[in-house]
Amino acid sequence: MTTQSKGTVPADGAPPAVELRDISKRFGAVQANREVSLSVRAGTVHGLVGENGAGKSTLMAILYGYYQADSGSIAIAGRPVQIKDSQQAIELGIGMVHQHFMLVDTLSCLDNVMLGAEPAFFLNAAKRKVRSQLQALMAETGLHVHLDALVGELPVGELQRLEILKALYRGAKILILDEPTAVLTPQETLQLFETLRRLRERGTTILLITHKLKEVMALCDAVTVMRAGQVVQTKSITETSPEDLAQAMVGRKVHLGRPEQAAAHDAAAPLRLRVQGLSLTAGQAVPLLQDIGLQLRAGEIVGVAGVSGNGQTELLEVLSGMRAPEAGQLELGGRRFDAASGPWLEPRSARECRLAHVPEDRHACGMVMSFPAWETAVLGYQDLPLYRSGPLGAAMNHERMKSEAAAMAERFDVRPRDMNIGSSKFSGGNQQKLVLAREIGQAPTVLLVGQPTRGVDIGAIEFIHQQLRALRDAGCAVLVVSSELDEILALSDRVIVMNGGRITGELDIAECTETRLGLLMAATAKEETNAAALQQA
Ligand SMILES: Nc1ncnc2c1ncn2[C@@H]1O[C@H](COP(=O)(O)OP(=O)(O)OP(=O)(O)O)[C@@H](O)[C@H]1O
Repeated sequence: MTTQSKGTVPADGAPPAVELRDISKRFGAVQANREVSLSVRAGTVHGLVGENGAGKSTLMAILYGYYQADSGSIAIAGRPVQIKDSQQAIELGIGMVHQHFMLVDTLSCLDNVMLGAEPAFFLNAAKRKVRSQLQALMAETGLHVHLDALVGELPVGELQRLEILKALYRGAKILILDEPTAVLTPQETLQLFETLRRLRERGTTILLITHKLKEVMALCDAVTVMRAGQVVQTKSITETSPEDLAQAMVGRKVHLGRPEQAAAHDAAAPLRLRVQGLSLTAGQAVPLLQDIGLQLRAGEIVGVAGVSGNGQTELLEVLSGMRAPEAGQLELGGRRFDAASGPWLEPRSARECRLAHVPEDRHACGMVMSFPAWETAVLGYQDLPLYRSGPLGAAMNHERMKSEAAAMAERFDVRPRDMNIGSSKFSGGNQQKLVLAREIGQAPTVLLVGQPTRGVDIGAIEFIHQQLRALRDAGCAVLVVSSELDEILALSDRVIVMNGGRITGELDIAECTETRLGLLMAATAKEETNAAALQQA
């Protein structure tokens, strides 16, 4: 297969499963897609990569009938079609699994599949029929879900399997997945890949939007790179490499590893944050946090490694004042908080202590989607003198807020720059840059960051890592929680590992290898065995 300048892969006789030709789409001043052509062979996995805001989601939303293209044409299996809405897309055998699931929490998995697809979904006979069809589909594809469980009680990996199952049940032969691994643990990711390979074997065509180039190399047959709304290249996977893709996406070489010049570690640097005996049970049978002790010093980045769901989220919540523990003491910014004897830290007092927090879930906790971007850019900091005006600072200074937001957008390359646009209209990566810009902006002495680069493109990952290092070099203590081991290794000066709500190990970066971290991440009852293995690793 040869390199294509446009988005076409040579035909092998059969018509392509999907053929998009010269698709253009504009939102106001933003040209989201510009004469995009893309051809996807049936029964293959086709990757779609590109910087945040490159136009990938828009293109797939057009294929799924969610948006109408301003111009251009679509053919499915060689037949020209008009896709006016997602119902029509489903009828054409197109299914889409969004980044944010479209499920009803209070219904069972079975009811969620039937909702909207089966007119008689409330009848027992219909339920029996659908259940047996789903069971057959699960056996065939390996997509196991608990059909009677309530959606609200299931982990994200299972919800994603349910979404795929739902699409297949409705007859999807073409499956669009928008950043499916962004919310998955490494184990769930492996499981998903197994499933996708099985689906490809049974002839399903898969379109995969992702920022993770390793995943593209592991799974895809071909990959298209988009930049600024246009297709830059489409190549067979055997003709490309992560470096080639990175360069095509960003238009320059990208360095993602650890800088060769590591920061000098100063064990005597001032202490910025100390916690001891931190425990959180919150009525659960198994404690969420158990006797956590941790210190953060000025000028260091401490990485928290671990399989998601082992207390990292709760640790950030407790340290940022979003949640009070049942036991523990915290020293921060010259103040002391004791869970047993007084009120715990609150987000407002955390900011007074110059602790900033970039939450893991930016949609739920980092921004208000219905607010314009300039409001998101000051959220939580609106009471700073900087943002007040009038006698005793009684009024909010909107002009100042807008000009600061514009400066943040410029500094963090948030695209588009127009901060009057609604926060929800920005692509995921640009939303993340905006939240980071806000939190870093007030020169914190402690920064807590959850999943700093989730959903962020590689150019922006490089930029965000540089920003976090610069903050560290300016004397800030940074705590980074990330489910990406590569990220932990690239950023941290010291790594702590969490498992089952406890800290199971701590390593200086010089002692860190993936094997050692992996052993500590698995360390529970077998700690002694693991400790012995660790000596040899
Ligand atoms: N409904 C909308 N209204 C206005 N602008 C929009 C809308 N949807 C997308 N955009 C803009 O169109 C451009 C392309 O966005 P799109 O979400 O397609 O990018 P993407 O490549 O999927 O990005 P990411 O990787 O961050 O998800 C961006 O500049 C975005 O802000």
